[in-house]
Amino acid sequence: MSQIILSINAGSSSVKVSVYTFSDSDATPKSIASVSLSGLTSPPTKLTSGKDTKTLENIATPNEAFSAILSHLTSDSSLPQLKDPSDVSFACHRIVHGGGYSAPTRIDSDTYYHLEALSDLAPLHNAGALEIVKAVHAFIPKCTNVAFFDSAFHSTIPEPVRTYMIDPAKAKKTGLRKYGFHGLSYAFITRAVAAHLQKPIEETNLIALHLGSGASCCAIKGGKSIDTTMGLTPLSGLPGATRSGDVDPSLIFHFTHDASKPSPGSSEAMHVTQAEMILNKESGWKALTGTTDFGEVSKRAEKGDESAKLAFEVFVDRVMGFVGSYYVKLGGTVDALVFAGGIGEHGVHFREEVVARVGCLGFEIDRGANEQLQDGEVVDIGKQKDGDRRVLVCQTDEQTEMARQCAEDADNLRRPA
Ligand SMILES: Nc1ncnc2c1ncn2[C@@H]1O[C@H](COP(=O)(O)OP(=O)(O)O)[C@@H](O)[C@H]1O
Ligand SMILES: CC(=O)OP(=O)(O)O
Ligand SMILES: [Mg+2]
Repeated sequence: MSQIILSINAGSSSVKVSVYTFSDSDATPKSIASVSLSGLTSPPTKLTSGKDTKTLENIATPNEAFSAILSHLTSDSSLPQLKDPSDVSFACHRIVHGGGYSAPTRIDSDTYYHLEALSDLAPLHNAGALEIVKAVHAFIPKCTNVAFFDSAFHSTIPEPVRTYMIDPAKAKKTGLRKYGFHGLSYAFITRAVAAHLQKPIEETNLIALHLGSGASCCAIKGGKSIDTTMGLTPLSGLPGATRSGDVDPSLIFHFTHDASKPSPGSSEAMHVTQAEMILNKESGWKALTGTTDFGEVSKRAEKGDESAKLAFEVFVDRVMGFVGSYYVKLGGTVDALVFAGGIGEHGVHFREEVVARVGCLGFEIDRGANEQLQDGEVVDIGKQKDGDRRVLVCQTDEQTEMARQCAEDADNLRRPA
């Protein structure tokens, strides 16, 4: 019998929901609809479904966003498989911080409280997703909720790489170590690129870049993460739209003397300090240029705007540094450098600049292929079309990755622990 999966990706300012069907005889999920709701933090909110976009009033919380998306989906006459919320069998939730969890986990009341406790480590990233778990429980009480963790893919990072040089007793008690994120995207990239290269996943070595409003780099050896740039939270490593990325940890105390005080946006349920707010929400290329849109930064930089040129160059510099570092960590055996995420998939000039800077490692761009991307999940944009040191663009998709993992393990996930 055909079953329905809702894959839910709750970001800080948007909620994306994709709908899939799968059956016992065919466990490969088929995408049948995709809806996103953006502008949660800067109204008006817009609901986009296929090529249509409409403006919605009075939507400010993830709960309201999910309710609007669900009523849009159930009233869509071109979607007869989903007429009523009770048609949904599984709701997959992207949870950014999964602490020690290394696999998808059915959410029952015990796991829910555990996830809430984890949110203390990443309040800016987990709180929205948890609100949606509650909303699904209220609107679709019979469906199975499954948590997919962005940190799970990185559970293979070796101890010396994930350890911070701080008091080990304190680190262990409080869970202070590198976790890493964007793991659903890296799992998708690893599988799709290995298939493109026609190599077994276990023999595939990659330097993968997930560059969106949050950006990270991952060293993948034999299909497994051996290092990534984000750490205890998604703040470290590369800068992002509003995130500083790596800075000297003492910088914040020079920036503000109130670093440890609660930020004005803090609430009973979400404790966020001024330091976290400044480095996560008021930094990045937004701080340098005033825009969160890297496409805009890139355009302005090409026209000679000084602050945009600087932001563009800072980002290229940081990416180049990690590519070099991960090339060494992979012992120079690298099948491909992979670009993904909004900037990786659309930033033509950015890709060209990065590849030029790491040219000494043997990567070389094919300008025509880079400017006119061919259709496909994974495409070559390097001069090298076989062998190693290829340069690829991968259209990554976190919702599809959750649906794939869910369908593959549906029987186990359905069963209460
Ligand atoms: N043509 C472009 N050149 C460079 N960056 C782009 C381009 N188009 C979109 N982007 C950037 O992609 C980013 C969003 O990436 P995405 O992975 O979709 O975001 P999120 O991290 O919110 O999921 C934005 O910063 C956007 O500006
Ligand atoms: C983990 C993370 O930074 O996610 P996003 O890029 O979606 O903000
Ligand atoms: Mg993203």
